[in-house]
Amino acid sequence: MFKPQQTSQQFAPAREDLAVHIQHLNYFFGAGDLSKQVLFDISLELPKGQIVILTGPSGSGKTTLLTLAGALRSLKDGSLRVLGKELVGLSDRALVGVRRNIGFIFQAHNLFESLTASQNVEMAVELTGNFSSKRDQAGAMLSALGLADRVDYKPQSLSGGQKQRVAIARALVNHPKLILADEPTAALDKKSGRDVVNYLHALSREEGCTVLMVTHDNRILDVADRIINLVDGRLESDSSPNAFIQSKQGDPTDVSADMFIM
Ligand SMILES: Nc1ncnc2c1ncn2[C@@H]1O[C@H](COP(=O)(O)OP(=O)(O)OP(=O)(O)O)[C@@H](O)[C@H]1O
Repeated sequence: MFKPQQTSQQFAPAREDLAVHIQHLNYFFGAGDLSKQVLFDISLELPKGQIVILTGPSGSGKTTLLTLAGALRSLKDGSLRVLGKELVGLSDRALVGVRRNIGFIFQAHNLFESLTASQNVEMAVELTGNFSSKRDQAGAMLSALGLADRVDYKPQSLSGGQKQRVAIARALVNHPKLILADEPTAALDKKSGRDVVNYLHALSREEGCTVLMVTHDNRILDVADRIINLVDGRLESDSSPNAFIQSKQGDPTDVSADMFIM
């Protein structure tokens, strides 16, 4: 039985240029005899302003890695610095504080059904204390995502793709320095999906925002600066979109290769 332990390993010092800095990270679900390791010795540097796509087969650990970077789980083994803060060993309360600086775009959009699109986004603005400008900020973000004429609609009157875009507006309205996205375009048609990634691209270029995104959507690979491939909980490759696609096309045994032909 493997026992996760607090490590005395020395890690590289904090770096200003990195939004996320992961060193020798291991992660286990469960405890004791039922403990199952799902991430193995992950080391990864995400510089500020980069868009990084995380891909890999089902069950390879992508969502787990994303939730760890999002301070949504506590962890003990290795080093994981997010926006300058070491998450390993942090209390639950301190993890909540880190989360406030991160924009989450996850598949379950969790909108409040009794509130309009604008009010759902305004709730996020309220967390920053900007009450007087919340309606304007929400309206501007919804407009940027093509929902100017839907600001006063409730979720039940919106399509699945429109609801997803409201959730994205809520994640982005406070201009977070780090955005974590799990299949953000899965529920969107081609144009809406492209609008969303173009917007993320503009945010990263104009505001230096870092984006870590899990996706299987081959239509948006071109937006990435890097593609990281996770297999069985291990980093298998870290390459440019073109190099990644070529490596997949060159491997006739890789069933995922077809997905990545653009
Ligand atoms: N809460 C949990 N408890 C126990 N095991 C879990 C839990 N969540 C995920 N796992 C296991 O951890 C492994 C990694 O899961 P994860 O969801 O991170 O993979 P993934 O690459 O995101 O998969 P997918 O592409 O299907 O979403 C899988 O074997 C999964 O069964």
